[in-house]
Amino acid sequence: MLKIAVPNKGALSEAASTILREAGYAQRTDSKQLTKLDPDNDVEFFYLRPRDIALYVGEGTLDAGITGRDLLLDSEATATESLRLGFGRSKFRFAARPGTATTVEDLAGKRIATSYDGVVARYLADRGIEASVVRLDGAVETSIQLGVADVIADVVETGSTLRSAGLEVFGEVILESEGVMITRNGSDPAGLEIFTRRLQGVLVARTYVMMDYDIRAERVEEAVALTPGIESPTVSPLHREGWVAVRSMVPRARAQRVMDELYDLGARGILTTDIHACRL
Ligand SMILES: Nc1ncnc2c1ncn2[C@@H]1O[C@H](COP(=O)(O)OP(=O)(O)OP(=O)(O)O)[C@@H](O)[C@H]1O
Ligand SMILES: O=P(O)(O)OC[C@H]1O[C@H](OP(=O)(O)OP(=O)(O)O)[C@H](O)[C@@H]1O
Ligand SMILES: [Mg+2]
Repeated sequence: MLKIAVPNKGALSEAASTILREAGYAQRTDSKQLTKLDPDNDVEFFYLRPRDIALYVGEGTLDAGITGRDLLLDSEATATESLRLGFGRSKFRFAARPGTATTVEDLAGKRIATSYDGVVARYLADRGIEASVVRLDGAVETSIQLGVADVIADVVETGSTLRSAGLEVFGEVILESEGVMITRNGSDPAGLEIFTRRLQGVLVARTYVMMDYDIRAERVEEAVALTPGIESPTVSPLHREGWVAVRSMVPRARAQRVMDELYDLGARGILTTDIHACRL
């Protein structure tokens, strides 16, 4: 039985359960549930604090998990990022009141509040900057107003939390984070490959649409150049003389533009449909 860790709350929790559900796994129906058994797929899910997930996976207690890249790096657990999941994107950055600091060198001698003390300490050590790190559990933005810190290092998505605290980012982006699947270094438990392939299938299905169209045979090469697909487009004869039907996967973000260009080439009956799952 494969044992998988899933965030029980916070920014990654819902998106993690959604991708697992789309991959065909049973997920809890009540946010108070601590575990969920999926006997059909031989998997058990454990709903844990996102911060603790890398530890369980690194220790080998659980086979894999979904967490944030920033939390994985902060934990220094012996777990590896094995798949980027594309949700929960954020940047980890320094911020302060305007006028406090403009570059990372200005961090010298400052008090830096953060929930990610591992990431911050390593960042400072790599650059030989001496500063004190104040470890807080959350709501880090308020620490400056309360006089506990001069600078914060925290997760920024839209920036609205920083703005409402009157803070501005400075320096380079410390790290870019997103939800990731993690596994234990060097371990390959039975069933993990299928689990990974299912998640990859959902990611591809989310990124692509299926496009079908009819086009005159003499223009098919130009059309196929617009829709090369992943392997190769399928070209089938049509009953109508001199025409063919083409079927190909197209990146969702480009679909409307590709449809316009195909139409200009003379393609007709251009249809796009969602892909729900795939194995490439
Ligand atoms: N606003 C956000 N947008 C995107 N990702 C976020 C955001 N806030 C947090 N994250 C990401 O979510 C992960 C865990 O943070 P989250 O806030 O969910 O956990 P937590 O702080 O332990 O829980 P909670 O905030 O519920 O107490 C991290 O990987 C972080 O980068
Ligand atoms: O840039 P924004 O879109 O404003 O999002 C970033 C905020 O979201 C998270 O806070 P969360 O709600 O998880 O509270 P926490 O700090 O107590 O964890 C994070 O810690 C930031 O405070
Ligand atoms: Mg949080």
